[in-house]
Amino acid sequence: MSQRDRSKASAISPAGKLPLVSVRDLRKVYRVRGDGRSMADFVAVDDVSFDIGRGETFGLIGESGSGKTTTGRMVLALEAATSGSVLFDGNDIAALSSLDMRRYRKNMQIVFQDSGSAFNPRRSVGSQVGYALERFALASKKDIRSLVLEMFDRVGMEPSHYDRYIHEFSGGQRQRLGIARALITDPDFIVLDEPTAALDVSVQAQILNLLKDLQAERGLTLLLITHNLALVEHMCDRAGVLARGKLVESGPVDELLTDPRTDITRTLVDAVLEPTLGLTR
Ligand SMILES: Nc1ncnc2c1ncn2[C@@H]1O[C@H](COP(=O)(O)OP(=O)(O)OP(=O)(O)O)[C@@H](O)[C@H]1O
Repeated sequence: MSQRDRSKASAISPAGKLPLVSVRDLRKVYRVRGDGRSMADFVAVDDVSFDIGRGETFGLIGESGSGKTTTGRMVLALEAATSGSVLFDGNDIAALSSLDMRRYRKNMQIVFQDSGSAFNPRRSVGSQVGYALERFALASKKDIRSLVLEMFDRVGMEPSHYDRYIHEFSGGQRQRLGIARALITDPDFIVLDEPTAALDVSVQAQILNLLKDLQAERGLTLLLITHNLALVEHMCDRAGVLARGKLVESGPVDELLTDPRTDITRTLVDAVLEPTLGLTR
């Protein structure tokens, strides 16, 4: 089996078990300005395939510009693929009716590197965490506050924080608020795009441990996008390595760490050999 075939085979679940998320030959081509004034095609994501089983955490790792975020955005239907498909629970998301797309949007969420920037600075954080309950008609107006406060409690925020504004919080608290907002619709699937990259090391560990606990409680399926293999080691069951848009290697995290098959993965492994986050597995 060639390196590419082996990578492809280990990224895909064993036959007979329906993954929650199935990415097949996903490709994104941008028209960019090339040499001189002419336009040229730039392949940002190049025929990427992987599966994420229910309750599993799949890591997508690679250097800056390797196509991680673009892949995540296509999985969330925030960006259209040039070709290939994303199946959620067996359904091609490109073929969903607008009603089913609404259900899909309720069922999948994203937590960004800087959750604070996704909050409106002029509205209370509590009302914004609860907004999706209103948008998807999941709770009556009178119940929203108490549901948000329950979620605040779960992510380690105080009731008195409800009426405050985003600039009043630290980086770690902003990530807790971002997580609260992502979880309020009780989704099955969350994309974590560098969720701790902007935090101090000790706060990183708290946020990652919170995410792990929430995953265990709720059976969440996670796609973790990061350039940091230490995070993948702590969080993920399997992972894929992206380089210049291609999935060059994938498999169980233990195997990637102990028996990397490409120089790209080896470089990522070497970068985390020194002790990092002080995390427990
Ligand atoms: N809208 C766009 N138009 C043209 N090129 C784009 C666009 N969006 C992304 N790219 C390019 O596609 C490539 C992949 O970008 P992407 O953001 O997916 O990488 P990444 O691995 O997430 O990087 P980082 O870790 O720095 O966020 C990059 O070369 C980027 O410049």
